[in-house]
Amino acid sequence: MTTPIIAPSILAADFANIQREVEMLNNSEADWIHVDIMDGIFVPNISFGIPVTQAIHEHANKPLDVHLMIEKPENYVQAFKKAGAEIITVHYEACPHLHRNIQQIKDLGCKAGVALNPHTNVQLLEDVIQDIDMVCIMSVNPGFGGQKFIENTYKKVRQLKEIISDAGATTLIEIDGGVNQDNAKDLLDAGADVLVAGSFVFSSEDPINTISKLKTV
Ligand SMILES: O=C(CO)[C@H](O)[C@H](O)COP(=O)(O)O
Ligand SMILES: [Co+2]
Repeated sequence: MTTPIIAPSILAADFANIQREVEMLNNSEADWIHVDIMDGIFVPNISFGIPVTQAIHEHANKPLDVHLMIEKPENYVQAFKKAGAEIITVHYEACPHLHRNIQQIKDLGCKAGVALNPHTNVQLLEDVIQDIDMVCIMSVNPGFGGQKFIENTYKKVRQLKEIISDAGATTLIEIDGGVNQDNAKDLLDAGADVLVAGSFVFSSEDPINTISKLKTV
């Protein structure tokens, strides 16, 4: 087990003080900042979009890991790259032409991720696993922060780890939703590389310390 990449989700931050929240993450052991984009169509909630991502980027000294929970992501990836995204993740369920979407993201010079809803089998990524930098396994149904972790995630992580190693690929496994101190170690033992944590970090009394604890769990 190697040291995990920790990506706090800004969705759970205080939006009225976004600069202060980003500066807090700059001063923490967070590796990336996870930016959740929701369109109200692919998921039943709207978060924020390109100008807010740009504002986060202007204050951040860490890579932005942009999670697009939107339909037709191909229409927006260029704008998110321009707004500062380094990693762009699209949903398998939103992409009938997934291979093309992945190439588009990579051609822009970004790392490409694919997210899977809780009901989507990891085997569906076998034919693109060599092409992607990261798989984001959703451990809640996308659309809201603060939901309960789905236990079936561990099985998916183990299955995906095997697919990645059989392919000789270096794809990272990210876990997104309901991550906390109680499930982090088991997720890393199962093969996860990146932990996204929103409410667990931002609703804690000392977010910097909470991030450090996740980093060394
Ligand atoms: O993509 C997401 C929701 O769709 C968020 O990244 C995720 O929910 C993280 O928040 P929390 O740690 O509060 O569950
Ligand atoms: Co997310």
